[in-house]
Order: sequence, then structure tokens, then C-alpha cells
Amino acid sequence: MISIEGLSKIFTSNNSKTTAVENLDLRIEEGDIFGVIGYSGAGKSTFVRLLNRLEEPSGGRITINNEDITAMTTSQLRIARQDIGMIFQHFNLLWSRTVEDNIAFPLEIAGLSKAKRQRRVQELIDLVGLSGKEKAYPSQLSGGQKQRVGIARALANKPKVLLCDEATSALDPETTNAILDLLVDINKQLGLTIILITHEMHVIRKICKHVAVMEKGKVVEQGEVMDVFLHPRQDVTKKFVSQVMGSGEEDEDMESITEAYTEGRILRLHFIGETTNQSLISQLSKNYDVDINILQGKITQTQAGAYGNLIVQVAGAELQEVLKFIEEKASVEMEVIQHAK
Ligand SMILES: Nc1ncnc2c1ncn2[C@@H]1O[C@H](COP(=O)(O)OP(=O)(O)OP(=O)(O)O)[C@@H](O)[C@H]1O
Repeated sequence: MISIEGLSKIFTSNNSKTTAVENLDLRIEEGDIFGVIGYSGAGKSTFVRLLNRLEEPSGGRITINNEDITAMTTSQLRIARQDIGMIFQHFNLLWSRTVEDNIAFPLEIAGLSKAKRQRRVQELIDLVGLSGKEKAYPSQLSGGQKQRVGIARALANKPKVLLCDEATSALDPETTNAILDLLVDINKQLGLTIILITHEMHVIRKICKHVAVMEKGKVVEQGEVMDVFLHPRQDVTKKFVSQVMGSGEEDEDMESITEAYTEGRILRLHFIGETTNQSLISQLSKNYDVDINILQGKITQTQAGAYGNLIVQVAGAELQEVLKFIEEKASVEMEVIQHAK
């Protein structure tokens, strides 16, 4: 477990002070994939760099598995850092070393024998899917492959925690998804705790279990990803959620929908969690004498299941039975938008 209490960082330069992180408290459970999201300047990078003391805190305490990182001497910290891997937006690879030599680098520093290094490097290359690229140089790799090298290198000493500083921000959407899938695999296979900072809600939605939203150096909202998606409280959180789900402005179309579809009833179905897997729509149209017309909607997948809204038109002889079934039996929330004339 990672516990952060009253963490602060104040940068002082030329008589000016910037509070990058202010009195921040967080608890991150072992094995979690914990996302920290915020706009540029919110203090995310500083926060993540404080965790392994790449930045020295101005105040507060960080403990990782009951070890007080903030109280460590430089030599204690050097050993503790072997348990904290880190990957970066621009990969930070050694350009004059091959893939295998980049991955071997932290093992050399840790003093492993050549034979042990070679064995471990091969395991890591297999783990991150880089077989065949052992002898390539970073300049010969795609962005996604470079980040795979970064991940393998970060995992070389079998850390318990992996810090990801905007690790997918330099990648295209498809490569981002592949790297995020790899992080989920690693989290499952190795039980590693992942702390990931990003300005993209898509990243949080896809792989995180918990999220903290940062603004002006503070955590302004936090919780399970699904809860934060469903009930964003702060304006900044609402903006991030709208990156994935739209702003809700699409509801302005409701008027044209209700004018165009006058038969039966128009329903807004709100799916939360695994309920989307119930195949509600096909169940209804198979079991009842109704026609169901999907008019609008957005369903998205999170680590805790799928959620979102569907706007449907239901018409036919057994309309009332369908409304009763959804209300009483299905675990979706239903709102009848319009009683058609
Ligand atoms: N070394 C530094 N010296 C002075 N000020 C700094 C330093 N590093 C960061 N800051 C300031 O601290 C604040 C937080 O910066 P930080 O880089 O942590 O934000 P961020 O949320 O990661 O944003 P970005 O994604 O743009 O990097 C900013 O106002 C920044 O200018």
C-alpha cells in the first residue's frame, strides 16, 4: 500500500514561488491501477516524481509498503528505487545501446552476472512482445516499440510499483491502446501497482480502477473510476468525463427525436456496470411483441464494466409489458422521455 500524507512541493526561483503540489493526501492499494488526471500545470508530473524522490518534497510523507521514502538517506533510496520502476512520455532510452542493452542497463547497475542478465533480458523481451528486436537500436523502432523497451527496462529489477508519466501521450490512438493493454496484462500477471498520470480521460477509462483529479496542485476529486464517471462533482471532472462521453449537449437533439418518432414511447436507458452485458434489447425484442428502434446512444467500457445511455423507441402491442419488465426486472435505470400522442 502507498500512503501519501500532506505532500507538498514548492519551487523557488528568482524570488518567485510556485506551489506545484499542495498538501496532498492519497492512499493507493497494492495491485491497483491508479490514475491521476489533470490539465497541463496541475502538478501531475511533479507529484509522480515526488513518489520516487526525483523531486525532493517540501513537506509531507510518502510510505510504500510501510517504508518511509521521505525519511531515506541517498543510499537507502537507491535500493528502494529498485522497487519503483518508471516510464516516461519520451521513453528516455539510451540511444547508443541496443534494445537488449537498454533493458540490461538497470541489471548491470544492480550487479547481476552476465548470464543472469541475459536470462532476465530475454524474459522481459518476451513479456513486452519485442522478440526479434533484441539487436535493434532505439532509432530503428516505432514509438510503441520504444515504450515497450521503456516498460521492459522499468520492470527489469522486478519492482512492486510502476510509475507512468504520460506514457502514452506521444503515441497514436492505436499504439496507445496496445500499450495500455500491455500495462493491464503486466498488472494482472505480476500483481504490480501502477500509478499513471495523464491528461486523457480515455486512458483512465480504459485501464484504471481508481482515479484522482488534480487541479492547481490539489486532488479535487477521487474515487472508483465508474463512480467518478457517473457522478462527476467538480467542473474539471465533468470536462474530463465529457472527453469520453460527450458533453450531454447531444440531448439538444431530443426535440427533433420526439418530433420525428411519435409512435410508442421514447426511453432513455442508463446502463451501469456489467448490466450492458445482459443483452437487454435483444431479450426484449425476442420475448415481447414490440419493435425497438435505437435512436442514439453511447456505451463505454471501463475496468468495472460498461456504462452509458441508449435512447430507444419502443412501439407495439406489448409496450406496457416491456415498460414493466424494465422497471421491475432489468437493472438499468429507465426514463420515459416522451409520451407520444
Ligand atoms: N523545476 C521547476 N521549477 C519551477 N517550477 C516548476 C518546475 N517544475 C514544475 N514547475 C511548475 O509547477 C507547476 C506544476 O507543473 P507540472 O509539470 O507538475 O504539471 P503537470 O500537471 O504535469 O503539467 P504538464 O502535463 O504540462 O507537465 C507548474 O506551474 C510548473 O510551471
